[in-house]
Amino acid sequence: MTVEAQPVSELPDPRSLGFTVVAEDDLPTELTDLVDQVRTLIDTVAHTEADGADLAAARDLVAEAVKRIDGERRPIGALVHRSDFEGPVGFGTLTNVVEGPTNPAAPPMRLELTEEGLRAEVTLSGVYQGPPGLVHGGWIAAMLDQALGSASAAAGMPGLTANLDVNYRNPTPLNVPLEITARVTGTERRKVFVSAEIRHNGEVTAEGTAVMVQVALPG
Ligand SMILES: CCCCCCCCCC(=O)SCCNC(=O)CCNC(=O)[C@H](O)C(C)(C)COP(=O)(O)OP(=O)(O)OC[C@H]1O[C@@H](n2cnc3c(N)ncnc32)[C@H](O)[C@@H]1OP(=O)(O)O
Repeated sequence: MTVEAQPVSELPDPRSLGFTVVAEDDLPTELTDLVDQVRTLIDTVAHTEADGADLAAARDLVAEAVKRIDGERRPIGALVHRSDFEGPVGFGTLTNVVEGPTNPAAPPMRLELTEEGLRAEVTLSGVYQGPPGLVHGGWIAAMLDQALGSASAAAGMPGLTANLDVNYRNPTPLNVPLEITARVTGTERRKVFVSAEIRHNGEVTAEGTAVMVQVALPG
C-alpha cells in the first residue's frame, strides 16, 4: 500500500457546495467561554449532592439563561474552519460531538498537526464514565473515530468511516491527561487506511484502525 494524498488544492471549498462556514477565529470569546462554563455545569449537575432548594434555584437560573440566548440558530451542518489547517482540510462540523468548538457536550479536545499525523491531549471528566472511574468504551471509540477521520482529512483525503476496529488494551481512566495520536498508513483507490491510539502515561489503553472511504461531493 502507498500513501497517495490527492493535492489539497483539488478539494472543493464547502462554501461552493452551499455549506454555512464559520471561521473559528470569528467565534466570539463570549461563546467559547460559555461553552466552557456549560461543560463545567454539566459535570457539576452530574455529580452534585446539593439540596432541593439549591437545585430548584439552579434549574430556574438555567431556564432563564436558555431564554436569554434562544433565538436565531446556525443550521445543522454548519462548518467551522480552523486557520491552523491549510485550505480545505481545515473544515469540520461546528457542533461535532467529539471536537466541535461550540458543543459543550464535546470534551475539551483539539487535534493538532504533527509530522506524522495528528495529536491531541484531553482529560475526560466523570460525565464520560462507563465502568467505575473509567472512560466509557463508546466514547473511546468515538475519540478514535474522530482522530482517524481527521487524520485522513488532514492528509487531503476527507471521507466517511466505512469500518472501525477498536481494541481496548488497558482501562482508560477519567480525570487524567490522555494522549491521542493518529496517522494515515496507506491508500487503495478511494480507501484510506488509518490507525490511532489513546495513551495514559505513555501506555496504550486503546487502539483503533479504520477504513475511510473518500466520497464524491456534488459540484
Ligand atoms: C473534514 C473533517 C474531519 C471530520 C472527522 C470526522 C470523523 C468522524 C467520521 C465519521 O464518524 S463518519 C460517520 C460514520 N460513517 C458513515 O456514516 C458511513 C456510512 N456508509 C456509507 O455512507 C457508505 O457505505 C460508504 C460511503 C462508506 C461507502 O459506500 P460507497 O458506495 O461510496 O463505496 P463502495 O461500496 O463503492 O466501496 C468503495 C470501496 O470501499 C470498500 N468498502 C466499503 N464498505 C466497506 C467496509 N465496511 N469495510 C471495508 N471496506 C469497505 C469497498 O470494498 C470498496 O473497495 P475497493 O475500492 O477495493 O473496491
